[in-house]
Amino acid sequence: MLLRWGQLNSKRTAATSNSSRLVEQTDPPLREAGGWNHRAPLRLSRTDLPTACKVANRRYHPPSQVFLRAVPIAIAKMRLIIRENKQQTSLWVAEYIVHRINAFKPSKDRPFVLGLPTGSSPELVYANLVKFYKNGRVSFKHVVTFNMDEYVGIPTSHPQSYHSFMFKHLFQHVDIPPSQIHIPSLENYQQYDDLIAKYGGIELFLCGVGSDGHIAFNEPGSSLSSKTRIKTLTKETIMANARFFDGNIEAVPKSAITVGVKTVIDAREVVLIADGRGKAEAVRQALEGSISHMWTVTALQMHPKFVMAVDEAATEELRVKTVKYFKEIEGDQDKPKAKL
Ligand SMILES: N[C@@H]1[C@@H](O)[C@H](O)[C@@H](COP(=O)(O)O)O[C@@H]1O
Repeated sequence: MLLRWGQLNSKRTAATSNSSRLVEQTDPPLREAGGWNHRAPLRLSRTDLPTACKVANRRYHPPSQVFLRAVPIAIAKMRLIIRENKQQTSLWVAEYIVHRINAFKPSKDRPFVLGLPTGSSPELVYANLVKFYKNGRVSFKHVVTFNMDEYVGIPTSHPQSYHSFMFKHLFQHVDIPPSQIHIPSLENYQQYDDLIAKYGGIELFLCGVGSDGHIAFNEPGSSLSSKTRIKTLTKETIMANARFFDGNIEAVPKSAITVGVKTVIDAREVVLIADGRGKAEAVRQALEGSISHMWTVTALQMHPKFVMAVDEAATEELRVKTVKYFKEIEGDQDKPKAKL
């Protein structure tokens, strides 16, 4: 059921009156409200529901409890941030994450839930986050993380496991309590999406992208409504990742556990970082291509809050018109804070 939130004549309208909201009924299943804030799924009481149904011209079926999910559509937008090189792009993304965490004012009861990738794309972002933590600009004490993927077939202690990567580049240098770190594994992957939901969903999902347009390990052909599961890797991905295994294709695991495309889209914000000529076609597909499961990154076009941060080289396949348009939009916001 889709409703304009503003159409609902309810006290809650005042609480969310800053923007009109698209309200989607998600009943069944009935879900726990614990930890949700006003930007997350919203619970309507039984007394609200008949009005909601009337406005939506839908028949009212009294349930025991109904939850409505509110998405702020008035602020829906896609951003393309272009910086000269990888260093500057990574700095922008790290600044943005720090800004988002601090603006959220996370606490023990209301942590900031952050989705994280591995790969060469986010390495410098993590280096900057560590620097900002050491300078006292950000704390990860009330941040809960969910990594997007992990290889199957190598132990977590393997130097190329995503587990090792995350500790080496971020976790061991910051104040995040180990209990707040989540990395998919054979043991937890079937409950992974439920666990994310228990924390109220992911506030910001940072992503990289493969040169064939895959996000996490959602290889071409993956369902755009997929959730966390085991995937067989494509030859291209195995070859691309052989560089982390001394160029030995045989040493690269052939499958991985990955969050689904839907797991990523369900985050309240997605920030994608890409650099270099090798990502230019994926960036083009993400921005100018049609939504297709053959380029899973294109699913992000449907996201109400999607930011792509790329370097100049990664824009090489985009139309001049597209680059100009986004540069103009971002150029309007000259103040450093507004740029965030
Ligand atoms: N599963 C990872 C992705 O999460 C990552 O985005 C992609 C690109 O990696 P890189 O940033 O090293 O180019 O590679 C792997 O397949």
